[in-house]
Amino acid sequence: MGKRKASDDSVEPETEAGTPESSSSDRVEQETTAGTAEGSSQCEPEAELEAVGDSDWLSLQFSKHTFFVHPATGRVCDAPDGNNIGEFDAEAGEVRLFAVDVEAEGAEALQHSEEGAAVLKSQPSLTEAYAEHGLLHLDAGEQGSAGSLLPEGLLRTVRQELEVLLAAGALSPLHSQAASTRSDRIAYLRTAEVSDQVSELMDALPCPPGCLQAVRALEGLAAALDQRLDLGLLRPRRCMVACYGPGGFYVPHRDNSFDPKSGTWLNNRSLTAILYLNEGASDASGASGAWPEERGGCLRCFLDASPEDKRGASAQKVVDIFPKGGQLVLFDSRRLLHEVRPTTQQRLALSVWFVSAEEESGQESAEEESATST
Ligand SMILES: O=C(O)CCC(=O)C(=O)O
Ligand SMILES: [Fe+2]
Repeated sequence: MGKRKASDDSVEPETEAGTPESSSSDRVEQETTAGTAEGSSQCEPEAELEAVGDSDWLSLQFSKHTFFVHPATGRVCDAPDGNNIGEFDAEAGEVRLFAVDVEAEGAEALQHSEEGAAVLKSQPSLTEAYAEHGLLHLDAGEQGSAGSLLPEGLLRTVRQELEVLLAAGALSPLHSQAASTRSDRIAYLRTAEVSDQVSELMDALPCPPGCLQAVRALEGLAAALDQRLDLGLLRPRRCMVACYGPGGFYVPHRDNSFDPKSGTWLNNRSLTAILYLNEGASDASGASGAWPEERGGCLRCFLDASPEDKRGASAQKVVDIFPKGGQLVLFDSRRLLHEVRPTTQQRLALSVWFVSAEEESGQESAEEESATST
């Protein structure tokens, strides 16, 4: 009851047709090239299988990774007789790797920061808003808000780093959702050391220094929130940068949700933090008007929508947050239904998902279960 499922699929999106898109597969193949960090395709059949000595194990070379397959039992391990990391479907001739919740795996304690604590201290209403509605929004450049959390010039640096990644073709549309669900291009950036083999599969890119500094600032704010509300947050090993081109959108979804069928959460995400990086961010403290509303592209938040509502019709209030550079949004990954409205211009953001690894209590799980049954 309430056991979390290890899954790299992160959201509970709904397709345009209103059918929840499957994100609940226990087994996914995680592609290993930069372009497909969150892919869920199968191992290419032409990957080379080779006998390992005179044992019953075959080694499988796939991209830069080596797996060990035991055809008689269907086991796929990180070494002959090692840890199970997948299964071999002899009939289909496919190797399927077990999904890993890469944000939760190896997550560490959050680091506190004076800046994060000062921001929440100076604006207690932010903590109250999060506790009440699961949404905290720090406007860009205002006294005691995002401006005091992010050192001057940092937004410009982060945006430049992202533009370099974009120009290098490092962002890819090959996340695990369909094009009818979301149309951004993304890359994952490693924000902590990754040592074990399964994590290696997530293939996040090295995090440029400005992005890392911004992530640390978000961590400091998350830590301050955690201290006040006891959210049990951990710091994940990666962040995501995303670029929505003109026409880009992401349909209403939650970043985590309870799957009544399996009795598990889809992932370990607990708190979503997004920093917008759009042009104008570093203009004289990110003055208003840097993202005119006619551009579209807002983050639409459906406050207090009922857990089974996947469209937002039951929302008590709808809040649109325009992605002016330097805006910071933190929300409850399990609770807040949100969408990215179609944008007319390129829209850049950096996101971090803070995980919490604790098991749910039976009570909470039961409530979620009944609430999300469809
Ligand atoms: O960029 C945004 O405003 C939100 C994106 C989002 O919802 C997501 O990546 O899950
Ligand atoms: Fe989201």
